[in-house]
Amino acid sequence: MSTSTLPDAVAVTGLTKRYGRRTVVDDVSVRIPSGSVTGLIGPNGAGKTTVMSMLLGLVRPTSGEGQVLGHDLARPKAYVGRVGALIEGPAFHPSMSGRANLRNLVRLGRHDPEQIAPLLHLVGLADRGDDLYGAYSLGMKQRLGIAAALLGDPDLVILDEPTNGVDPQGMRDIRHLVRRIAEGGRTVLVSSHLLAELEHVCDHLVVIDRGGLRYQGPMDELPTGRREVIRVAADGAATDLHDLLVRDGLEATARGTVTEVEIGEADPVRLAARINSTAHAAGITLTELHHQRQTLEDRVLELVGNGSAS
Ligand SMILES: Nc1ncnc2c1ncn2[C@@H]1O[C@H](COP(=O)(O)OP(=O)(O)OP(=O)(O)O)[C@@H](O)[C@H]1O
Repeated sequence: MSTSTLPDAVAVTGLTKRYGRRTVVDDVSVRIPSGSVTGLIGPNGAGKTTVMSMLLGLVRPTSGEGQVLGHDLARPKAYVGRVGALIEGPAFHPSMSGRANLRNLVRLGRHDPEQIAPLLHLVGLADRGDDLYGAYSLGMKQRLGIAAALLGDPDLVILDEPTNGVDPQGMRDIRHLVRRIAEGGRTVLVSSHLLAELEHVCDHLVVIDRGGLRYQGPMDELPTGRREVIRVAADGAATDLHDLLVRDGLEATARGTVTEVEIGEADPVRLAARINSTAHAAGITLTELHHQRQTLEDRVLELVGNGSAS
């Protein structure tokens, strides 16, 4: 979890990438606290892979500066050995087993072969390590990719859309895995186009859209833009209910058969009780009365303007 005493794992300013006249990452400044699980959220084409690739030294920034694991972003060779990554899907040999694929990477990276068994165990492939990679489900392939990213025991792990295309059970497995990877103080940067996929995994959030930064900060400080309301309905008496609540001095808006009452600064529980007793006194029986909170996903959709950039 976040430890404020350590320097940030990533601190970059003005990160920009242009391809020709097209700016795909535009003046993005981000900090990723050491030990955090940071979600990089944005719709398709927002620039997530490009940001990650620049941090990994795979794509050269057009401009921008900063540090990754205390080293200059402009000199990735100094730090990439301490960064593990799964980016744009894992690339393994389909006719070799998962274990044999990892062995290859161990040889190439001169890592300790003793890591293979514990890593297969960590990613839930202990029993399937000797099956051919080509026979793995998408979730298993992603998990093997995560095991590969962990070879060499990196301090920073960058995972680009690890849950993309994976079924709900597979997503749950990957979410648990991400949490476990972060145990013991590692920093994890994980991207997704859906916050809901990462909401319960991340403690820090970076939201980008069309190449620009929309939010960064602790998950629980994501700004609330939209109002919260109490939704009320009364079968066959929608207009009467709405008019009654307006007469009672409430800020009520009719939405089809439902009336939404602004909560504002009021206590939602007391307001709900007041609505209930007002309706009851007027002989109207409520068929729905609930406090509608904005989900984190709603908040992010507001930040990114509800749109895909691709
Ligand atoms: N090598 C390249 N040359 C030109 N344009 C590129 C290149 N790489 C990426 N882009 C463009 O940059 C934009 C951002 O792409 P990027 O892959 O970083 O987005 P993303 O948020 O990861 O999207 P997705 O969720 O679809 O993977 C896209 O419009 C993409 O077409």
